[in-house]
Amino acid sequence: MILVVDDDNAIRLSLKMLLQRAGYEVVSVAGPVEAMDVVRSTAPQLVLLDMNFSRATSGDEGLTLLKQMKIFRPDMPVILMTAWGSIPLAVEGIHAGAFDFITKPWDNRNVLEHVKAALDIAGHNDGVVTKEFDRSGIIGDSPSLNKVLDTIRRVARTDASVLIMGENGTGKELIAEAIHRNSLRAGKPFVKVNLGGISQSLFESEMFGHKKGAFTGAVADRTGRFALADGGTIFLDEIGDLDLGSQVKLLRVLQEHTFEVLGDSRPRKVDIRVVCATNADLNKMVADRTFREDLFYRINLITAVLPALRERPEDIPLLVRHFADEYCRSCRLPKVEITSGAMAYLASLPYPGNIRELKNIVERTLIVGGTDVYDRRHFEELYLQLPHDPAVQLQSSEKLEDVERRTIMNMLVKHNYNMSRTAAALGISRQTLYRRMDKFGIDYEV
Ligand SMILES: Nc1ncnc2c1ncn2[C@@H]1O[C@H](COP(=O)(O)OP(=O)(O)OP(=O)(O)O)[C@@H](O)[C@H]1O
Repeated sequence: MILVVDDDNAIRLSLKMLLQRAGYEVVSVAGPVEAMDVVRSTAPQLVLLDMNFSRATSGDEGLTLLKQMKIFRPDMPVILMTAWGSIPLAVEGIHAGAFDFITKPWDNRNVLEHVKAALDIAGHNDGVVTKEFDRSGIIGDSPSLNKVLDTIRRVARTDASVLIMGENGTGKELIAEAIHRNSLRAGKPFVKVNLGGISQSLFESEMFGHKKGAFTGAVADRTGRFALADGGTIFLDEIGDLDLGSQVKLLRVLQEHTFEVLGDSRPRKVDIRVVCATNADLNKMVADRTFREDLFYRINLITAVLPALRERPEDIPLLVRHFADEYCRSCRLPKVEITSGAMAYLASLPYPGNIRELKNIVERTLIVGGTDVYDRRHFEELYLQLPHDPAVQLQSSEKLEDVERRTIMNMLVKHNYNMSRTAAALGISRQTLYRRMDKFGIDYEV
């Protein structure tokens, strides 16, 4: 089947007729979204792709679409259709993996020759080598999660930039790590930068580094994040929080693969793969002009959208089991049982904080519970005591440790600092209790 992508209705129709008369099966679509749907679901033998969609005359959109197609179907030939005067764009397309290009208006015989040549050559390439994909630590088997994993499995070994979208706590960082782990850069650094935590004034020194004396307060040389990530992957979390000034600076590095350390004007080369994450609606931000369109295209060759936990309740029991087992392992406790009633209850909660919130609930309940079998009542008692403001839920690590420390203290006081009885009441071994007390700096005796 041949796929024709053009936003001009008349062109779609005449190409379709031409190709059908020549005996080919043809599907035609008007835009990038529909085109990718067809490419992902049915693997066309060939694509005829218009490069000049009316919305973005620069050709960026057509080029992006071409690159996306090549990632999903590296062996599928794509013939570009360009208007006269946009030959440089076609050349860029060839560099990005297009088979060939034809210029509009075309000569019918010429089009058919191109099509035949592309199909003949592609016929000699059979399939793609599928590599094993390491998804370790990513729990869940819902169709929506599997779709994300399928996407990143395909893109991991390329250098394509990936934008991971999703609410807080849905596992964006985990996915970014999996992309790196499964890439050819796996042995090189994975550097995470939380752009939400970097002020506009510190952006350059943080990302590019500085020389001693470059500005007041620069008391020593500092290596920037780009240099640290050289050869590997840089993960830019909360990319939607980046102000417009810093966006320009980031774009320059991504386009030119060079940057300058503050206080040293020599440009330095850098080889990085970029993975970004956001919980903001970047499409809307582009429309509102608070996020640069050119940067958006740079970071977003491939988008992976992580579903909220409430949209994949079938993953909840698997996650609960995983977090409970992980907790028991870390405390060297035997595995605990979680009843089906408890699972049903946990599957019914709203989870504004997504997987991070679920993990929190499971761990807290096990810390406080100190039993072998957990049913609905255990989780319900604890859940009802929790503050249900998602902002509070997200501060997981400190809060969890606070609860743990307080629980241990309470039990020690209650059992008069008798270690055996306190450990038994907490459902942990004496050694674990000692370790926890050391960790929290709690004295053995008072
Ligand atoms: N599919 C999963 N399987 C197991 N654990 C998961 C899964 N998804 C997320 N987690 C766990 O949930 C917590 C939150 O995940 P992560 O930090 O990746 O989310 P995030 O979307 O990057 O959050 P934020 O937007 O707040 O930065 C982590 O402890 C992570 O290990």
